[in-house]
Amino acid sequence: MITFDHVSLQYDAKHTALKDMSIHIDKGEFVFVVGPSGAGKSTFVKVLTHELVPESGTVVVNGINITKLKRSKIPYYRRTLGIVFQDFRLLSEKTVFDNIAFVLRVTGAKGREIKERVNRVLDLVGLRNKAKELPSKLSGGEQQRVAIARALVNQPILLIADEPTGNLDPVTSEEIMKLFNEINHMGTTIIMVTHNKDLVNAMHKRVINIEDGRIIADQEKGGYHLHV
Ligand SMILES: Nc1ncnc2c1ncn2[C@@H]1O[C@H](COP(=O)(O)OP(=O)(O)OP(=O)(O)O)[C@@H](O)[C@H]1O
Repeated sequence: MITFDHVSLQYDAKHTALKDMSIHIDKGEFVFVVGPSGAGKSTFVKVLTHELVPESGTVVVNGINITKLKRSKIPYYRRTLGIVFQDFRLLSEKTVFDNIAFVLRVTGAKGREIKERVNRVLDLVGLRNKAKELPSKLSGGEQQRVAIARALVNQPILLIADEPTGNLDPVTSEEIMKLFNEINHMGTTIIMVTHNKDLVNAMHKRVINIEDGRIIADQEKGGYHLHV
């Protein structure tokens, strides 16, 4: 599903963010990526989303070598991913429904199909009753659920979440994590960057530990252990 083969990425002479990184992640896995600040976690995500292209090595996602992706193919590649951020990134002037429908309209989907698909993901995240609200009327946890629904509406093969519980209280974070777990059980591969030690320890999933641009630990059913 995802293979990094000897991937290195340097921002400038002083900052090498990924150093000869090799890793394989199978379809259907749920993987936490942990590590101290500045370790290279966001850079790892940006390589996956093709915001950054490494100098050396190859990255293959779902059979596509994204280090060799033609510019014209990038939007199609991105549509196979769902991405969730710490700060939700919802459009404040659009309703919950339209925030999700927006990504379908861009791809030319028609009214009836849009309605069906948006309602399906709203049911999944438990927010059908909030479809007509603006994001500002929702709690942080609800806004993150909308962002997750938006990430799922194109039926991505891979869901990437960069610190998705960073702005949420512990109880809400736990609920959001349960939702990710359900999504994973339905077959979507999930890669989640997080500093949330308690959640990582509670979930017993694979944990990839990055430090100084390298993978220093990779454990099945692992816990959150940073080397200090
Ligand atoms: N645009 C940039 N230009 C130069 N160096 C950068 C840039 N972005 C990140 N870096 C450097 O690359 C390294 C990895 O950064 P990255 O953002 O991937 O870390 P991170 O593990 O996501 O950190 P955090 O947990 O704080 O978000 C750091 O040394 C950082 O200073």
